Amino acid sequence: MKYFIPVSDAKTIIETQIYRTEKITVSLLEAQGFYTSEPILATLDVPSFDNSAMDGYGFRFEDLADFSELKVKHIIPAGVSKNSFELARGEAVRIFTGAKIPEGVDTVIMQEKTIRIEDQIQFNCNEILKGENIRLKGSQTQVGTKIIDENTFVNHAVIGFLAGFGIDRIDVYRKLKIGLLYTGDELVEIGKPLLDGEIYNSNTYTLQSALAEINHQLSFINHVEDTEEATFSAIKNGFEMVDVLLITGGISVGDYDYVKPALEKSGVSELFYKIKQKPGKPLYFGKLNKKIVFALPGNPASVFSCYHQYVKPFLLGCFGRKDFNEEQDFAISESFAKKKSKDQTQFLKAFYSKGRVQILNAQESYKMDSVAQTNCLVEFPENATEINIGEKVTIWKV
Ligand SMILES: Nc1nc2c(c(=O)[nH]1)N[C@H]1C(S)=C(S)[C@@H](COP(=O)(O)OP(=O)(O)OC[C@H]3O[C@@H](n4cnc5c(N)ncnc54)[C@H](O)[C@@H]3O)O[C@H]1N2
Ligand code: MOO
Repeated sequence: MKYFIPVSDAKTIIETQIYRTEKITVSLLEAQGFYTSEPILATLDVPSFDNSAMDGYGFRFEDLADFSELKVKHIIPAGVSKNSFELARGEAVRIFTGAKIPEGVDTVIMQEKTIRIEDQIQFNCNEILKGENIRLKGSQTQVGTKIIDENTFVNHAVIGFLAGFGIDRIDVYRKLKIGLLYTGDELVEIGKPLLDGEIYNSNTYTLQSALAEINHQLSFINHVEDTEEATFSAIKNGFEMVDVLLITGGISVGDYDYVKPALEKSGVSELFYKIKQKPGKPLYFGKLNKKIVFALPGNPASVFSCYHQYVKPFLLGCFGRKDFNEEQDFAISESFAKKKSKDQTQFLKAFYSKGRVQILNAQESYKMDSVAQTNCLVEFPENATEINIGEKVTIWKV
C-alpha cells in the first residue's frame, strides 16, 4: 500500500497495471476507433493492373518517331478488359481514367493536349514523355507487403485505404469496458432547477466527452447516494460490468466520503492513495482481480487533471500506446511567476502556442474557467520552487 507518493511513483504503479485486451475480429467499418492487433498484409497489388491516369489517348511511344498523327481505332472505358486486339503501328486507343492499358500501349496523352480531326489525333510530341499518365500495377503497393502495423489507430483514412484492397474484416484489440460512478448528494442534473446548496453535476460530462475523444464509451454512468451502503453496492455492482471503474468524489476524509471504505469492503487492493500533487491530491488507484479502479477527487479541475495524467495514459496504454502528448522545452511567456513549496508537483492549466506557453489564472481545483481555456497542463516539478518567464517546462497537451 502506497500513501501520499510522488507523481512519478504513481505513474510507474499505473504503468505496471497496463494490460492488453483480447484480440477480436470486426468488420472494417466497426473497426473505427479501435487499434489493430496484427500487422495487415496487402492481399492485392494496387493498382492491380496498369491503368490510365487521364481521359485521353493511349499509343506506342516509339510510333511518334514515324507518324505525325495517330489513327484512333479502339475505345476502352474503365472496368472493361479489352485486350483482344493488336495495336497496329500508327494507331491509338481512346482511353479513360482508370481503364486498363491494353497490350502495345505504353503512353497516354490527356485529351486537352490533342487535336482530334475525325478519327485522327495530332499533338506536340515534345510535350509527352514515354510512360506518361500510366499508373503501373503495384506502384502503390505490392501484394504481400505490410500495409498497416500492429497498434495502428483505425480512422477513416485507414478504413478507406484497407477498403481499396477489398479487406472487409480486421483484427483489433477489444475496447475496455468502463463504468462511471459519481457521488455527491449536492449534485443536480442539467435541465433541472438548482435549489440552494446544490450544484450541477459536471464531472460526468467532462469524463464522458474526454473518453469519446479517445474513442471510448462508458457502459454506464450512475449517481450514488452519499451513504455507506449505497456506495458499497454501487461499487460491487459496478465491478461486475466493467474492466475499469471510474468514480468521482467522496474519496477524501469528510464524514460523507464513503468511497475508500466501500472499496476496502469490496475487497479492492489499494495500489496507492494520495499523490504529492495539486490538483488531485486524494487520487485513489486500486485493483480487484484484473479490474482497475480510479477514484478521482470530486473537484472538477482535479477530475480534468487526473484524467489527463493518469486515466487516459492507462486506457491508451492498454491499446499499446505510449504517446501521451508530453512535450519538453516550452518557454514560459508573459508575466507569470509562481512560487510553491518543495515536495509537490503542480499541473497548471496553460495555453501553448509556437513553442511558448502561458500559464492561466484560476488554478484552484473548483474553477473550471481556466480548464475551458487550456490546451495543455504545465508540469511544475516536485522539487522546483519557482517557475519564471523564459524558463523551459514540460507540457502535456490536452
Ligand atoms: N480535511 C480535508 N479536506 C479536504 C482535503 C484534505 O486533504 N483534507 N482534500 C481536499 C482536496 S485537495 C480535494 S481534491 C477534495 C476531494 O474531495 P472528494 O473527492 O471527497 O470530493 P467531494 O468532497 O465529493 O467533492 C469535492 C468538490 O467537488 C464537487 N463535486 C463533486 N462531484 C462533482 C460533480 N460530479 N460535478 C461537479 N462538481 C462536483 C463537490 O460539490 C465539492 O465541491 O477534498 C478536499 N477536502
Ligand atoms: O487536490 Mo484537490 O484537487 O487540490 O482540490
